[in-house]
Amino acid sequence: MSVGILGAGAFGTALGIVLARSGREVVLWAREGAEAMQGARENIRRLPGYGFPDGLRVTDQARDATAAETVLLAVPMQSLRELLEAEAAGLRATSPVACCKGVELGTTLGPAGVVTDVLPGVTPAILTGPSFARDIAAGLPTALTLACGDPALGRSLQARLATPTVRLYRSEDVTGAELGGALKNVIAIACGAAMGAGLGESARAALMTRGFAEMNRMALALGAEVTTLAGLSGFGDLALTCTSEGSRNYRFGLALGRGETWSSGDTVEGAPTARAVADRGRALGVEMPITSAVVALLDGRMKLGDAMDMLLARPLREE
Ligand SMILES: NC(=O)C1=CN([C@@H]2O[C@H](COP(=O)(O)OP(=O)(O)OC[C@H]3O[C@@H](n4cnc5c(N)ncnc54)[C@H](O)[C@@H]3O)[C@@H](O)[C@H]2O)C=CC1
Ligand SMILES: O=C(CO)COP(=O)(O)O
Repeated sequence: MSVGILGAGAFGTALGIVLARSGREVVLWAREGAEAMQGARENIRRLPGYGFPDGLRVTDQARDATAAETVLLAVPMQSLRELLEAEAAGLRATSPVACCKGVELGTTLGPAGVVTDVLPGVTPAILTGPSFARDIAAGLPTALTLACGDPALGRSLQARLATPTVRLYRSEDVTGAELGGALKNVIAIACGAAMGAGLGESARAALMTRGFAEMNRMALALGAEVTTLAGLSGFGDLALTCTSEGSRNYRFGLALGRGETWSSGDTVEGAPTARAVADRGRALGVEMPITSAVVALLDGRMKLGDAMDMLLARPLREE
């Protein structure tokens, strides 16, 4: 069984490691540094400390990865379209599984929407849920959602990608699964900011809960099922990302709350997604006060204390 992974960041590399360890033949395509990574048998820049099993080969040829039986797309959300356009020829005959968590700026599409926009006729799937790359690579237990609109394909992908340590639950609600993964990153920034500013754990719990309500409002407006948001891809990932400094989105929020400059080159999916989602919420008439506050913080239009005052001063209402 072969798996091709496009994108050799932390997550693509971790998935490659765990899949190769469980007997899959894995081809990991790295846009840059493939030769060095293959030589070192480690992704020193993005996932240091986790050696590659024998079954994992790094390549600088994307077509080696798109020729595999199962293809994963593991680039940041705002790079997905560029990747799909560049590799369209090889990807047209596949049913790619997108592993990115976010909403595209400009179009406000999620990963599945971008796949079908660039490759009409292709059936996309989504792999999402609570999992830090280093936990996956370390072989720690994780449970994720594999969402695909085609039930037979979803079942097949679930079998092809589950491993003894990565348990996959199936869903046909692609919209719900991808929105859960995208929106929780925005709430994680808000929670990090609150903690960074010293507002306390009770404030964080309030932001997580009201953030979850906001995630549900948006997802339901876009046709998602409420049960999906309550699952791994929504509540599960929200719980992980809003409470752990292992999360880049949460750490980014911490820096914002402390008034520090974020100089890391780490991917922070929640920042562009907050802007995209705020636009979409406005267009749909969906109230998203926490997302709007995150955008105002990012733009420097509001200080954290003012954002919290704004949230606390909203009209009193039923929960
Ligand atoms: N790191 C983690 O723990 C997890 C990450 N994810 C998701 O996986 C996605 C990727 O994140 P990471 O791997 O962590 O990011 P990363 O920042 O570690 O790496 C991103 C990689 O994508 C590559 N890349 C960017 N644009 C590209 C393009 N057009 N063509 C080819 N390669 C390109 C970069 O060279 C880099 O190697 C994100 O959407 C993230 O939310 C999901 C679950 C866990
Ligand atoms: O999505 C993740 C955990 O499920 C990773 O979170 P960060 O992108 O915030 O590091």
